[in-house]
Amino acid sequence: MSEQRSTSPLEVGTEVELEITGIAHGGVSVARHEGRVIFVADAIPGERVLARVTDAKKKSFARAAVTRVLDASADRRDHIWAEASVDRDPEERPGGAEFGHIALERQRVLKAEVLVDSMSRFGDIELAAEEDEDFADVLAELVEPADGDDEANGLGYRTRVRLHVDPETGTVGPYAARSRRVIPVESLPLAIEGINQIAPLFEQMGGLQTVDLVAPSADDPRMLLTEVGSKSASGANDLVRELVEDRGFIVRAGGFWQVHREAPAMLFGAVADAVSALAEEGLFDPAAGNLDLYGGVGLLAAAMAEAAGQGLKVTTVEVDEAATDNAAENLSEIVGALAVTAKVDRHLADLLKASAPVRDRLRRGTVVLDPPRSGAGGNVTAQLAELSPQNIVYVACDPVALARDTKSLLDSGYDMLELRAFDIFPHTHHFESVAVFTRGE
Ligand SMILES: C[S@@+](CC[C@H](N)C(=O)[O-])C[C@H]1O[C@@H](n2cnc3c(N)ncnc32)[C@H](O)[C@@H]1O
Repeated sequence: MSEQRSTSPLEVGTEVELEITGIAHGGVSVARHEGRVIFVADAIPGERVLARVTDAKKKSFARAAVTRVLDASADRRDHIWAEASVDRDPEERPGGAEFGHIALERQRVLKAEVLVDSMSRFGDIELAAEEDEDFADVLAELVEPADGDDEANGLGYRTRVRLHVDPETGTVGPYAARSRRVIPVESLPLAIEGINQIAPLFEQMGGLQTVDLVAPSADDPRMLLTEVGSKSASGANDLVRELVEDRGFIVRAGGFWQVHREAPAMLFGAVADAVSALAEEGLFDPAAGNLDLYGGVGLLAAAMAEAAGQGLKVTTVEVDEAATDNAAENLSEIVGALAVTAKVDRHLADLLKASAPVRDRLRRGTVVLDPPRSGAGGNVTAQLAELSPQNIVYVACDPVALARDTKSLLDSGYDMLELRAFDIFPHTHHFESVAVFTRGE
C-alpha cells in the first residue's frame, strides 16, 4: 500500500505520525490527532510512530496500527513472534501477543497503570504510594510475575490454545489481530512445548472450524477438533487430570481451566492467603455459609479449604453441569462441600428467600467469586449486598469490570482490604486481579 501522510479527515489506510502518550484498557496505546483520540496497536507510551488508520467509523476516536517506529522506547524489543512484527502489514499480524514487542517488566507496569486507572475512574479507589515510597516502585511491583516467567522471558506458558481453520484454504492458525482471518504461523511461542509438538501448523484441515490444543499438567497433550457446523469438539468431554501443587483435579478436556501453567497454583495461593489473613483478623468463619461463585471445577473452594481446614463448609455454584460434577468429585474429601449447578443470580435469588438461620449463616460467610470477563455485574453485586456476607474475595480477569463491581460493593458498605494482581498472560494485555472486601461496621 502506498504511504499517504495526509491528516484530516481520517480515513482507513491513511498513515499518520503520532506521539504515544499513554496506555488504554484492551492492549492499545493512546495518541491524539487533531483533537481526536487514536487507539494505536503495537506502540509503547513515549514513542513517536507512523501508524496506519485501521478503523475510523466513530467520530470520537479512531484506531490505527504502527507501521514504522520513528522514536523507539528503550523498552521496545524484537517481537517474540516473528509473524507479529511491525515490519509486517498490520492485516497480516496474528493476534494474541499484543504486548510481545515490549520488555516484560514494562508490560507489567502498563498492566498496573491500567488497573490503577480503572480503579480510579470506575471504582472510586485511588491507589497511592505509602510515605517514603515511590509510586513508580508501586507500579513496578503491583502485578506479580508467575514462577519461571522472567527466566523464560514470558514464553512457553499456555496450556490451552485455540487455532482456527480458514474455510477456503484449510490453513490452520490463529486469527489476525482485530479480524477473523486465519494467519499461518511457524510456531506458538506462548504455548508450552507439548502444545508446540502437536500443533498442526503446517497441515490443511478443510472441513474443520477450530482446533483446540490442550496440555494438562498430569495427562497427555491432545487436539480437540470441531467440524464446520458442529457446536462441540471431539474429545471435549474426555476427563483430564490437572495437578495444583500436590492436589489433583479432574476437568473436561474442553472445559474451563486457567491457561497459564502456573495460574491455578497462583490463584489457589492468592485465595488461600486471603482466607488465612481474614481468619487471623477473626473475620473468617469456616462453619458459615461460604460460597465459591462461578466455581468451575472447584479450584477456589479447594483453596478456601487449604486455608480453613477440612472442616470448611462451602457451596460452589457453577452453570455448567459437567463442571459441577467434576467439582463434586474434586472436593469429595471436604465433607462440608456441596457443588450446585445454577446460574449465580438465580442461586442468590433463592438464598435471599431462605430461612432466617440460613441467611444468618450466609451473613457470617465469605464469598469467593470468579466471574467471566464481563464481571459479576450490577444485579449480582446488589444481591450480594443484600445477602451481606462478612467477606468477598473477588477474582477478576477484567480490571474495568472489577472496578465497576468494586464501586457497587463500596457503595453498599464494603471496604477493600487488599488488591493484588498477577501476570498470568505475559505478552498480552490480560492479567488477573484479586480484591478482598469486608463488610464495614
Ligand atoms: C473464570 S471461570 C472460573 C472458574 C473457576 N473459579 C476456576 O478458577 O477454575 C468462570 C466460570 O463461571 C461459569 N459461569 C459463567 N457464567 C455463569 C453464571 N451466570 N452462573 C454460574 N456460573 C457461570 C463458567 O462456566 C466458568 O466455569
